[in-house]
Amino acid sequence: MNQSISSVAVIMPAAGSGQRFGSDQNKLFTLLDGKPIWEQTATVLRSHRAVKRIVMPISDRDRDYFVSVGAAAVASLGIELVSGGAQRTESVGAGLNLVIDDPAIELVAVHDAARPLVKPGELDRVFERASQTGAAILASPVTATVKQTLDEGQSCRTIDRSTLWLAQTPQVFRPSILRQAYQRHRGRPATDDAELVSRTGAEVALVECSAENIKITHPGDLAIAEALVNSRKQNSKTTNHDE
Ligand SMILES: Nc1ccn([C@@H]2O[C@H](COP(=O)(O)OP(=O)(O)OP(=O)(O)O)[C@@H](O)[C@H]2O)c(=O)n1
Ligand SMILES: C[C@](O)(CO)[C@H](O)COP(=O)(O)O
Repeated sequence: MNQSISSVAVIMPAAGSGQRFGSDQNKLFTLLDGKPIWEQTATVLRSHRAVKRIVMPISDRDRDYFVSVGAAAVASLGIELVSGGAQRTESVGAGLNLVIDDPAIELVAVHDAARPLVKPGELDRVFERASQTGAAILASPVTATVKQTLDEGQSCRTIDRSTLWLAQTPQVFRPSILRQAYQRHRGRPATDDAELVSRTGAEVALVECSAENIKITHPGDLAIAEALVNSRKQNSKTTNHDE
């Protein structure tokens, strides 16, 4: 990796409601390989030598958990807590306010707390690309045949998948670029930060990553994540699978 990148602040939004997961508490408290999902994610981030700060937006509903059950891990991982909002962009914006004036920070990365399977080598590559271009995100190519219907399934057509990518995180930006995107944001919904940056006219580079960097969204994703963790443990006995 580019050894010149030495100071990345990560905003790790964790203030979601997890409705699609269907649990009665934040899905991020669910155990994956013996640890809550949010803690698994923060552990991968903290292990990267360039990550200097981890700011975690949380909902007011979950604050009691993070200052009691989760407090030891929050402290040992050096996580800074901040109140998130009802929309993901509000949560990220709250985290951004905490790091934007830190002169030591070269890049701001936004990484879903719900993506515990990102690999160290993927962090290297997206940090490096963002340091070159100002804005870069992890993404994986669409490999399925994609149909579009405009009449509720009465008819359909195939979309050319060769131009389609699935946005993942981290999404990494020069601080000034992300600041401008959030200053200009007037509440029009956006499901990721790259979209806000694109709206300012800035270009966002795609860095291809493995489709294993899944977001825990639906209950079935947990079983997939457990299987991936187990398979990585088996493989790491013989090979370095950071890439
Ligand atoms: N208002 C919000 C919404 C989401 N997130 C975080 O952003 C990441 C991606 O969100 P996602 O998992 O897609 O959304 P949830 O709101 O958690 O789930 P759902 O859409 O199913 O309700 C998660 O780590 C989630 O906690 C957040 O910090 N604040
Ligand atoms: C940023 C993001 O991970 C892009 O995939 C985002 O959280 C996606 O949210 P979605 O509503 O599940 O697409």
